[in-house]
Amino acid sequence: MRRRDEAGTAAKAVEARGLVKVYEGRRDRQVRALDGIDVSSNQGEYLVLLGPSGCGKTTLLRTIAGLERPTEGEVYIGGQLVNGLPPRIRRVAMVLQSYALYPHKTVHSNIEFPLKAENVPRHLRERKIRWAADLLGIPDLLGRRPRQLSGGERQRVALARALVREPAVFLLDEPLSGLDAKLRATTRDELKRFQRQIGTATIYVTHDQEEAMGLGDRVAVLDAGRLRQVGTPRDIYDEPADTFVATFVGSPPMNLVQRANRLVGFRPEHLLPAENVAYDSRVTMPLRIERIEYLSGDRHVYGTVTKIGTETRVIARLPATVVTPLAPGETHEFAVPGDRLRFFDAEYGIRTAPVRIGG
Ligand SMILES: Nc1ncnc2c1ncn2[C@@H]1O[C@H](COP(=O)(O)OP(=O)(O)OP(=O)(O)O)[C@@H](O)[C@H]1O
Repeated sequence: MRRRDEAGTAAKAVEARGLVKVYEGRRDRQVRALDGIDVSSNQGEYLVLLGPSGCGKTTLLRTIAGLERPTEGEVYIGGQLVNGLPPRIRRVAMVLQSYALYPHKTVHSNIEFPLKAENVPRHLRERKIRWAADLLGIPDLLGRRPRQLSGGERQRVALARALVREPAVFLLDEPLSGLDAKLRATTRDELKRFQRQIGTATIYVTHDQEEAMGLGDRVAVLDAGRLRQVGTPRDIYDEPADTFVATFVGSPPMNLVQRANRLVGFRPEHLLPAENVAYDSRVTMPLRIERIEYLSGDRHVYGTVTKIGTETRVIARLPATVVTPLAPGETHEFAVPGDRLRFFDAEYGIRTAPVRIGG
């Protein structure tokens, strides 16, 4: 292994530089799954890779793990170049969508398996299994087989099996996707606490933006093999780098209205009846109301805005504290606080400097 010289700075847990991965498809059709990715994760950090299906998340994780060979670019783990090194000596532990536990082995034997493969002596194996089982709250399950476990318990066993190898990095590929909504929420919380406790750098793949925003110290948004933005959940939400990020993150997504060569963006929760927005900073626009939905106490108002740009369908999300009476068919004056407007280049979708809009 070659250690990269980087005077004065602590080595990143993982660093990908200029990663390109081209899959050779049938009839010479190539898929450029990774198209020049530069991303790094810090020691102890929870980095989430977020993007739509097929954007290259799994390929990136597999390339870091050493399960795929990059077409171009380098992977460093703990500051060491690992290109060409097999997965088992990269000190990464990957937990997949399907937990892939051995069905005929007990939980104990499942967790023990990687230690046996590395010829760890028996007394040390036992100590590590105990430690991991205690940490994940599964010491009572050691005698069971996978089919006697719930989805959440299986997931913890898979984590315990990854943990006993004491990896430098955890790579988790949609580990919660097999769980129902309620269990996902509690397991998500457990995962985060567990990661804080052991302090191991974790890279977590998901296409679920809520999961990404809830779990990530930082979120890396991918689209079509490219990295669109890396930042804290707050940055990603409040300061999206382009229209892809602006509309992929947030539900309902950011509204975008074309005005000359710009797109003016504003989040649904910032578009409110004008009387609820401080007078001196607001940009007003008439909203022709088409439909109103009541969701968890909020009102989602669907309609069309005019005046600030091209006539566009938008969504406003009104909290229960906004009591203005509204009805479909009416046109009402709405407004957005001026500092909540975001501007993008209409052709390329890239964020631009603010433009003054009267109103
Ligand atoms: N072994 C392979 N051979 C050819 N093409 C592949 C191979 N693996 C992945 N791809 C293609 O590469 C692209 C990226 O796939 P990848 O699995 O990394 O996406 P993803 O973001 O993880 O998607 P998902 O969320 O659906 O799992 C897709 O277009 C996919 O069809």
